[in-house]
Amino acid sequence: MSLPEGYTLRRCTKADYAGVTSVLKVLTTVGDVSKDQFDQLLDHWDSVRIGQVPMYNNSVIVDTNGEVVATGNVLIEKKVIHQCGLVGHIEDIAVRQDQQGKKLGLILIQYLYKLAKEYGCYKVILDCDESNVGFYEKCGLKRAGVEMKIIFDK
Ligand SMILES: CC(=O)SCCNC(=O)CCNC(=O)[C@H](O)C(C)(C)COP(=O)(O)OP(=O)(O)OC[C@H]1O[C@@H](n2cnc3c(N)ncnc32)[C@H](O)[C@@H]1OP(=O)(O)O
Repeated sequence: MSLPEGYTLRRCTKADYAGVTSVLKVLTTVGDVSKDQFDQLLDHWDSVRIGQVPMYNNSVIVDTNGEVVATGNVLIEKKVIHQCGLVGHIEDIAVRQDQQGKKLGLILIQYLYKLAKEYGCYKVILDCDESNVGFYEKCGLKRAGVEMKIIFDK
């Protein structure tokens, strides 16, 4: 599976502010994130490492006009179990509405798997809505466990 001609897949940069904050709106509420806040977040993502491994790996697919059309992250966690093993958490996957159905989501997920493998993760996990189970099964994932949550009042 390859990207459409002229599209690229790379690590997110500060220049992706408008695109990333816009594309994520297909997923959930983004809020009024300023350019300064985004830049500080990128500095944080770029600085946190487990040895040589970047903990945050927010990635983007960019179209022929340089516009962000998809975004997603694999967050690397170092655990005690599995001999202090690394686990990848896939988070915040979003494909721009008019670009859905072109396999961009699948290509992005496969790229995040590749990163996680290269960084030495023994597995990758994620939480999703029931409506997305079919998509993640197409990406090779299998149902495991139950997602639970508690939301705290501000
Ligand atoms: C961990 C998380 O972040 S969960 C949140 C996921 N994100 C969202 O829900 C945001 C809104 N949705 C989206 O951004 C997109 O629709 C995504 C990410 C779910 C899918 O991305 P797309 O680029 O549209 O999917 P893509 O074209 O790669 O589809 C790959 C395969 O999955 C199938 N598929 C896509 N979405 C779904 C779905 N919701 N249910 C079942 N199958 C699906 C496609 O038909 C395709 O199957 P095929 O290979 O047999 O043709």
